[in-house]
Amino acid sequence: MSSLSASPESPAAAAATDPPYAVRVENLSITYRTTFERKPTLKQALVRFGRGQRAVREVQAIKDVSFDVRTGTAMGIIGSNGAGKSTLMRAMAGILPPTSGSIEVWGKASTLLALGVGFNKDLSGRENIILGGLASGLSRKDVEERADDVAEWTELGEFIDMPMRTYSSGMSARVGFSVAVHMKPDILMIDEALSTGDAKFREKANAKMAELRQSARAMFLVSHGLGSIKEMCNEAIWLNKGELMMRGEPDEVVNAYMRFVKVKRTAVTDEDI
Ligand SMILES: Nc1ncnc2c1ncn2[C@@H]1O[C@H](COP(=O)(O)OP(=O)(O)OP(=O)(O)O)[C@@H](O)[C@H]1O
Repeated sequence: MSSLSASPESPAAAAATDPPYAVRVENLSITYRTTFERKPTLKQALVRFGRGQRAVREVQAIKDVSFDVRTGTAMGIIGSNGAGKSTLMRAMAGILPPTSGSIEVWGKASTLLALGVGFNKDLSGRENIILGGLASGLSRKDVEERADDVAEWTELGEFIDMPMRTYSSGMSARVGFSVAVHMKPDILMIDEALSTGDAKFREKANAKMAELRQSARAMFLVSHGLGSIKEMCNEAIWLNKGELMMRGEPDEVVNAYMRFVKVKRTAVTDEDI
């Protein structure tokens, strides 16, 4: 188990009692702090000889969210743009530290999300596969053994040895997805993988995910494709502006979210959806 904050339970205790959990998130809040140069008015610029003013913008992306995920769960995460879905995934993958609260993860999470977080675009797909494997904690020997299979699975042909900056976003997603699913993670995290690749690749990705659901301890799927959430997941959570609105059966949660979006669309503006 890896814990991203002070945790009451030690890994040894967790192993001894073999808890049925894959992930436990408690009172999690994440705030981004971005400093930027405020654009001065002409008068201010003249007074300060053109120097801008540093300003700080805080975005509370996750607000006091708690949930636990039992072993064997395929959890869909839904919500509007900016709801906090990717932030939550990054935090569970250990890429982002909690601002407050805690996350406990039993096992190894796949830290490469489908849209290629962590890729070096100047390196080829194959080189990124090797780096991705090492970053996931595999030994050099394991990575070398698996790299060719992972590369072949992408079906990118000779593109696999070209720099990734020459790839389309769908091609990058294939590499990210292939790495994520081949590194045998205990916790599989897929962010929007299904809406990227083309129809044929999507079918292959779906089959792979169904296979991995059997072996992984848990799976998380972030998608705007509500059909995929219903099809692939046995539970879902809905985030809205960083808050956990609902958790339950995918059908129920998707329907509640769709009702909410519809009401909002007529009552307020499209920006809130
Ligand atoms: N690196 C960052 N720095 C500052 N703010 C950020 C950063 N990443 C995300 N945010 C902000 O945090 C909030 C949540 O963003 P997040 O990407 O988690 O949402 P999302 O639900 O995944 O959205 P989408 O469906 O559009 O991918 C948004 O308000 C966003 O502007």
